[in-house]
Amino acid sequence: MDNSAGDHSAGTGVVAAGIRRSFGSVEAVRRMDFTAPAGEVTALIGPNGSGKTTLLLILASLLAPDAGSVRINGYDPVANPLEVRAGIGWMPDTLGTWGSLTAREILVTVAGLYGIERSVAGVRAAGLLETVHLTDFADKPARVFSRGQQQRLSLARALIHDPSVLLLDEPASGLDPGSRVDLRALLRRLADEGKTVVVSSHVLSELDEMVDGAVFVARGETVKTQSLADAGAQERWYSIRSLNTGSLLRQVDELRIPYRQRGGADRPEVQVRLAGETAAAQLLRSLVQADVAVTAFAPAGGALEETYMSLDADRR
Ligand SMILES: Nc1ncnc2c1ncn2[C@@H]1O[C@H](COP(=O)(O)OP(=O)(O)OP(=O)(O)O)[C@@H](O)[C@H]1O
Repeated sequence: MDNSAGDHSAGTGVVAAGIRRSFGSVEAVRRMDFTAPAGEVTALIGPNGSGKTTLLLILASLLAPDAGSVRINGYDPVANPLEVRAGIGWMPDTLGTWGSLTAREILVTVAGLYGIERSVAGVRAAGLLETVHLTDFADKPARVFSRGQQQRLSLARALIHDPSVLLLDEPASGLDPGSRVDLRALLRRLADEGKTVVVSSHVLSELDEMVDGAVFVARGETVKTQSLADAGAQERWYSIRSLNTGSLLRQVDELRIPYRQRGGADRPEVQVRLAGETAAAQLLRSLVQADVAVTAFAPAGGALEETYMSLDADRR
């Protein structure tokens, strides 16, 4: 098979294997494998300096790997950078832009670089400014934009040529809560339309509600790949509150379920370690049957956070 021949319409997503990249003596990416299927939102998660931005730059064809193979909708970014760039929307963690141009001018100019006709570009720019709630700022120069407004303009810029693959580096950073909710909904919609969405972030609780799968990296290596369906089934802490903590503790003890106590005297909380959602449902049923007055029962943290912390614990 000729791997250099790709097809944007097929939308086969992103596949990277055995990626390595050093900067002098710094091995930014030592061994990373990464897959993001079309029609899904895939998170790239890892601590500061773990190599996320370096990997995203490689996927975006902006940096060549020292070793390994990358396919974006079937195209190799090193051999076919033009085809790859035509199909990719790239949102860097900070927007480098022309401060004296207005938001609308920036979008129309970038559209021109992608060969989009001016009249079409104007319509697309207006639509995207509306999508990211910047219509009121459309004709203001980018240099007066706040960090969050810049992020939203950067997102609109990444979408101007209707790419089939979106690579977003920390897109929620600097966004206010309302804009974060909008971003989540937008990325979900784009994935549902069949696009491949890759998002790196530190805000794990937000990713939980948005992503279909996650790739965890640390020290330049892929350490785990997880689908959100797996995440729900994993062993994790659940937090329980009751009108009578004493009877809750007696019941948990009787069932021989490992637990720990959290919260202060005024808001006591019992956390139990459970094998997954089925075990959680069973425990809740037995507590109610035993007349324990349960007022709250939920996972103690997000599924991705749980995985992240367990990987972090393994490292120590
Ligand atoms: N151009 C460069 N020259 C030298 N070292 C670099 C360069 N780019 C990245 N690095 C180093 O490579 C490592 C990985 O950096 P990278 O920016 O990919 O991490 P990251 O996971 O995106 O981090 P963060 O979460 O802080 O954004 C870091 O140790 C960084 O200092």
